[in-house]
Amino acid sequence: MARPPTTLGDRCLAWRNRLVASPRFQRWAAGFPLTRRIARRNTRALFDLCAGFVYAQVLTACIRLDLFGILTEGPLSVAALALRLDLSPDAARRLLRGAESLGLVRAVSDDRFALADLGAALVGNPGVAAMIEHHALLYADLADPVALLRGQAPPTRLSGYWPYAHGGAGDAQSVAPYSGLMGASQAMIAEDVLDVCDLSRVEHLMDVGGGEGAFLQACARRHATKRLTLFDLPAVADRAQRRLARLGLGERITCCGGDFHGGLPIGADAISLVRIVHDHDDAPAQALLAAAHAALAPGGVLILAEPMAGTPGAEPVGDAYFGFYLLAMGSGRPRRVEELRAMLREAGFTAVREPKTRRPLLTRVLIAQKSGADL
Ligand SMILES: CC(C)=CCC/C(C)=C/CC/C(C)=C/C=C/C(C)=C/C=C/C=C(C)/C=C/C=C(C)/C=C/C=C(C)/C=C/CC(C)(C)O
Ligand SMILES: C[S@@+](CC[C@H](N)C(=O)[O-])C[C@H]1O[C@@H](n2cnc3c(N)ncnc32)[C@H](O)[C@@H]1O
Repeated sequence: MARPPTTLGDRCLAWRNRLVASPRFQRWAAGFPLTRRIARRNTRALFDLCAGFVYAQVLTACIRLDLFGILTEGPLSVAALALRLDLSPDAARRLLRGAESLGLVRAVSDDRFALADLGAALVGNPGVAAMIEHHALLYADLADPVALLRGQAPPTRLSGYWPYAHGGAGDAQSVAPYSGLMGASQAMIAEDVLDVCDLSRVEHLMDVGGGEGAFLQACARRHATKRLTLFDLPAVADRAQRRLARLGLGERITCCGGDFHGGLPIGADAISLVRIVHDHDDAPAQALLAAAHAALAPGGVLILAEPMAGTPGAEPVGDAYFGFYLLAMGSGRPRRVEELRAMLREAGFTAVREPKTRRPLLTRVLIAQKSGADL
């Protein structure tokens, strides 16, 4: 049984919560001029929490039917859209009205629809569309969230999707889906990270867990950094090598296969870990940071970039979305900046700073320095 509240603060909080829970108070507050706005906002907020899955599925239908791609040609009538989407006119109108209510499309007349800001933003972000499709696996895994929290759920789909989450190196076939997804969604992140990292004096950058090389490709476009090395599991490094060679970057970027739990090649004066640390539980994550510290040249820098917990204005992205995503995957957790700073210090880094990224919801950046000659 719960213990009775002890402090005055606890008692006030318990009284307040009883009041807010009371249906009579809720009805009164929804009518009283001074509380009406708060009551309506809370009703809407709670409804949105209940309906999140439904909204997400309206979005999934739009993506699967390429509604936003079709509307880039300009506004279209419901009849024309119904034909293009292979839906009945009634179903097309239902989808369009749903999408309109979510800010994805807008009605330019009773019968014609155009892209709205959110739909237009999605057209320019194919990585988000890939994530929306990918969510089918996540939502299936979250069907019984309590079993998942208790560790009583059957093996999850995400644990099969990410073989390394359970110590597997993966083969060419099993790493392909996640490497493709990461490559597609890296575009949203790389430029925001590079905007806040001055690599002008870096001689050799090694991107650890570099996937198919999208981050280093963006580096190569911006900087004349002399050496670029991608380090990833052998099957992923092979994919990267072939892909980068096709893009004519085979000479610029060296791909190196290995397991970072066994240490890292030494000598780079900058190491990047982009969307890597949050994948790992505390002990292996700490060991990885120590391995990066050991591998860096004196005075070298570590760039740690990923979405972080407790980001102001984006709190649910870290703690709810990535918290439960990584739970379903079976490894790692989103961390707060202060936790990561402490881990970096523990790994031996001295100065740690956080330059502000453009869209901290998508990624934040910590830059940590290994002591030695300044870069
Ligand atoms: C003057 C005019 C024309 C207009 C004025 C109005 C105005 C200023 C409009 C602004 C329009 C605009 C610029 C909109 C931009 C919108 C953007 C950029 C939206 C971006 C959205 C990004 C989203 C939704 C990202 C979603 C990312 C997800 C779901 C990522 C999931 C990542 C996973 C699962 C990673 C897994 C890796 C692992 C395993 C955790 O390591
Ligand atoms: C979430 S992905 C991020 C990929 C890329 N940095 C990005 O942001 O698009 C994690 C990457 O770490 C790699 N990885 C996981 N465990 C690894 C290990 N033990 N050694 C080397 N790479 C590993 C994976 O193969 C994958 O490419």
